[in-house]
Amino acid sequence: MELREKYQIPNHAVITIAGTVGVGKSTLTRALAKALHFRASFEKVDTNPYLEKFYSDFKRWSFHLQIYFLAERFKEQKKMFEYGGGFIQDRSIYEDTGIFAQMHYEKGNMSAVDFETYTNLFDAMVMTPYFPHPDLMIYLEGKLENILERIKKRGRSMEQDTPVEYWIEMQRRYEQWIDSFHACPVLRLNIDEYDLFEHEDAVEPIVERIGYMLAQAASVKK
Ligand SMILES: Nc1ncnc2c1ncn2[C@@H]1O[C@H](COP(=O)(O)OP(=O)(O)O)[C@@H](O)[C@H]1O
Ligand SMILES: Nc1ncnc2c1ncn2[C@H]1C[C@H](O)[C@@H](COP(=O)(O)O)O1
Repeated sequence: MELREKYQIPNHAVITIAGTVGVGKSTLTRALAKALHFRASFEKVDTNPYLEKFYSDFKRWSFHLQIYFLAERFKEQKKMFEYGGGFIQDRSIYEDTGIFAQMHYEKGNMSAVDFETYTNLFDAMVMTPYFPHPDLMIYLEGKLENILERIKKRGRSMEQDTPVEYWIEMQRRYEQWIDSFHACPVLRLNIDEYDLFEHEDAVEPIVERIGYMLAQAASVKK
């Protein structure tokens, strides 16, 4: 029997995957999309015209990059709901503002005026009753040393050249942010508890937990 049927995952579900850089979002997105026969919505890193520039000069490019990411993610969001769901999304729109924009503003890389402009735009686009939230967020967490190892292994040069303090601070912010995130139900997964590389069937217990959480969320809504 197909995993989607076995664990009664609605075929219109939209599941977003959150977590710090390198934690394993894209890998899990691929595995879940394959297991559930869902479409995948990925962050496009290679074609992003600001990302490398941003890593070499945060102050100069923070605002541009945030506006770019906001537009890209909003388009993806729209696409997912136009298709009628059935998507796994690699990183949520909420992390752009709750983690990245906030962090770069507080570190002085974005001016107060630019941050306000960005926040106003985000609120006008996202925090409206018309904006459909995902059915579930999977939040990936793990030990810093494992995450740093993964960033290193992936080898994007702009990330290798970034001081380790940046990743430490980001992880700390993620831990605080997720505790107060309530826009949709959250399934927390520790990356030490599954290994999709060594065991392809490691995806099944994750699908089972997704099914359980979606059913719970549906019964609360009734
Ligand atoms: N379970 C795992 N075990 C070992 N390495 C992993 C695992 N999951 C992901 N990786 C590796 O870690 C790196 C970052 O993973 P990725 O999925 O790209 O993270 P993210 O999308 O969160 O930035 C990649 O090189 C990937 O192959
Ligand atoms: N909103 C963002 N601001 C700054 N940097 C961002 C934002 N969203 C993603 N990024 C960066 C972080 C990574 O270098 C790449 C891709 O993220 P990943 O977690 O590896 O999928 O983009």
